[in-house]
Amino acid sequence: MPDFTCVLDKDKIKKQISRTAEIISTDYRGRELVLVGVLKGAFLFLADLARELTLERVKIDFLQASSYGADTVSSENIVLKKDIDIDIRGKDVIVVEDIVDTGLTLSYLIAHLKTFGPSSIKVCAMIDKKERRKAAIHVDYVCCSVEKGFLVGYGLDYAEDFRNLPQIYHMKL
Ligand SMILES: O=P(O)(O)OC[C@H]1O[C@H](OP(=O)(O)OP(=O)(O)O)[C@H](O)[C@@H]1O
Ligand code: HPA
Ligand SMILES: [Mg+2]
Repeated sequence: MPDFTCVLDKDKIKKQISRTAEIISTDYRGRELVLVGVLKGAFLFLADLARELTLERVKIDFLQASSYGADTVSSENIVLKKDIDIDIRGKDVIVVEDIVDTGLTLSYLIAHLKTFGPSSIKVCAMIDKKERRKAAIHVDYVCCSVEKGFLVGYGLDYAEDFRNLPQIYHMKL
């Protein structure tokens, strides 16, 4: 078992998600919102965030993008493995990510989603980690900022393991 140190416990995760959901609910009050989750990492975060929103009309879709594989550094080659199903033309979209690290995944995905003609695209991330940022990405809604390190748990994997952990850990490499 690798060496893990907890950086975000269950209470902190819950509290930060509630706070973020409240802000999003205020910002999108009276509007129809499409949440686009980025698989696989965002599956738990999107599920928890969506349930805290107090908006009447929320649509949910997913796409899947991969660039890390079994490594702890980005291959910088973003592969789109699944595209969205919902027509987002003229819609307000929030892309939901587990983590923004280099920013390369989001930079690719935002350019891709813009080709469908949404009326707005914003970004919501469970974790904003700027240490390795390579693409200038503005994260509109950040639940938690973590300075550095490779993280696992709450959707985040190392070689597909540890996504199911209910808390977020720093993994010693
Ligand atoms: O900002 P970046 O450096 O691009 O990193 C962020 C992306 O990397 C991870 O995906 P990954 O490629 O590991 O796929 P996964 O979600 O299936 O684990 C993570 O879930 C984000 O989508
Ligand atoms: O710190 C991380 N952990 C897991 N997956 C990731 N993808 C980008 N950064 C990370
Ligand atoms: Mg991964």
